[in-house]
Amino acid sequence: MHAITQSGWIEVISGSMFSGKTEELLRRLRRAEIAGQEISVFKPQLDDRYGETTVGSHAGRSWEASVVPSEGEGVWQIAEELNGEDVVAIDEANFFSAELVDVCEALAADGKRVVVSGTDQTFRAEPFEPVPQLMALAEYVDKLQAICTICGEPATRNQRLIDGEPAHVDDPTILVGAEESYEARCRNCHTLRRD
Ligand SMILES: Nc1ncnc2c1ncn2[C@@H]1O[C@H](COP(=O)(O)OP(=O)(O)O)[C@@H](O)[C@H]1O
Ligand SMILES: Cc1cn([C@H]2C[C@H](O)[C@@H](COP(=O)(O)O)O2)c(=O)[nH]c1=O
Ligand SMILES: [Zn+2]
Repeated sequence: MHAITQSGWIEVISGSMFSGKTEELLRRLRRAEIAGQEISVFKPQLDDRYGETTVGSHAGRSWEASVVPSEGEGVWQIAEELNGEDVVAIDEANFFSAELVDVCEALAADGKRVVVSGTDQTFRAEPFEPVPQLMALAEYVDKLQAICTICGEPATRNQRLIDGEPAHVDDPTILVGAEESYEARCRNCHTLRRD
């Protein structure tokens, strides 16, 4: 996928929830493993859906990961924990603070292949930093679509549902969850409460 060069690079896998970001990340890691490359996988402390130390997809596949702080200087733990690995994978990038951008840039400058996965929009359909910033800086970006749960068209948005009703625009940005709180929706079917 990448010409052999001295430098590393950043790959971002983004899109709505349920679009297959984690499955795609795990597919790339399996291929890197077959190629005999050393891999380190990281996830933020905030995301506790699949147990402490695994990156898991909605379809049930998983990979062992190190759990690192999601904010401030603690994010540099990703770089500090490395021991000569070729490939660094980071899942749920949307839960990290802006420091993740500097960490990914430093790793790529140090010759690493950095594979980052995270949703690019909040439930308000606004940019979910730092993912959009990483998409701008990356060498490779894949934006995946799920299937809209209402109309069956490609879904680019994250519908948050609280007790089955659309979330309010003023609700907090962070709410860890899956099917119980979120649906994949297209632009036309995505809604927000504003009353
Ligand atoms: N609305 C949907 N559209 C597409 N896939 C869905 C949907 N709801 C559940 N899935 C399941 O989710 C899987 C993708 O899971 P995952 O890789 O964890 O997605 P992401 O990391 O993007 O949230 C699909 O292969 C499918 O089995
Ligand atoms: C839209 C949105 C999502 N989240 C949370 C919900 C999940 O825990 C993750 C996304 O997981 P996935 O692997 O992409 O399925 O992010 C949030 O906290 N706030 C939001 O607005
Ligand atoms: Zn739709």
